[in-house]
Amino acid sequence: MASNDTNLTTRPSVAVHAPGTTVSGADSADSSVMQLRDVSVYYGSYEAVRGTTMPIQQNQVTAMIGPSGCGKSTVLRALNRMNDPIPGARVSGDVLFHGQDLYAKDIDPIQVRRRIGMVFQKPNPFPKSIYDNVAYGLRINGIKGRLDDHVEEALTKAALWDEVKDKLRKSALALSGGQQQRLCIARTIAVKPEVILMDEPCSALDPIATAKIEDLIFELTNDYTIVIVTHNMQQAARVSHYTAFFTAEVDEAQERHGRLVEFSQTGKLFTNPADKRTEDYITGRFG
Ligand SMILES: Nc1ncnc2c1ncn2[C@@H]1O[C@H](COP(=O)(O)OP(=O)(O)OP(=O)(O)O)[C@@H](O)[C@H]1O
Repeated sequence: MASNDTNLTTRPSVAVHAPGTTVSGADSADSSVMQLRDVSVYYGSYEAVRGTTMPIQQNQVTAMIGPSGCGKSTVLRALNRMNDPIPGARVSGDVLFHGQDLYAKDIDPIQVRRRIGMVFQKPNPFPKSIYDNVAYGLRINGIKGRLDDHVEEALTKAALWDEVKDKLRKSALALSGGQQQRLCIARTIAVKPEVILMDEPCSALDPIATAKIEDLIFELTNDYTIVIVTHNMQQAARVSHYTAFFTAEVDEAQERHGRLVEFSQTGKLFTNPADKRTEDYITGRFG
């Protein structure tokens, strides 16, 4: 794998001010860490998502909502090149991170995924100790300094330290589902990403564990930018600052394509949506 010399390996210390987005309802005072510009994602010849343009604002939570199959996960995975290993998967348009095209030839996808981490639907800890789960990414990324301190810091930020500090050498698989998900968040945080992508992180959890993760998501925005896919509109309303509503349009050939309908501040999208399709969806008339 070719390494790269881009600023993907250094964490900028200041907010990047990008030009305003063309998406209706977005803020004019834009402070985005990422920008999608006319992004389409294909699986072979099938265009799963068409022409998505939206910003991802720094230190904010952006939720992606919409009916099943509208392309939320596809867009989420395009943000850190997680679709790359899928045969035939292809992205057109620009996915910009601090203004840099993540799909440019000289960009190392491994570095992209380090700076833009991912937490999955089902907690997926390694069959290793709690400590080794968190230390894993640090070791393979050659992160220097005291490993113990980094592990403690990541577990603290993931609101898990107090529950596990006396059993760090025990198997991660012995933790509850909610604890496992917070461990996966700690594992992601440990390598110091800037953006954390979450694909329905609470869908396998009970309401109490879900509430803990939602509180944590809010806390994490002190240090990170978060993009979350959720089926749960209440969850999007509770945890996010911005919401993107996607739907699936059917074309003349009866093929479905995901489309971004509306991107806006969450409060506005849920109380005063600009598009009738958004209104129908959030009021339960569709989807
Ligand atoms: N690996 C793949 N190969 C081919 N088509 C795919 C692949 N992954 C997703 N798709 C298709 O792309 C479209 C968008 O799927 P995606 O999973 O992104 O939607 P979603 O909105 O996240 O759905 P859900 O809410 O059900 O998870 C769907 O038509 C799906 O069948």
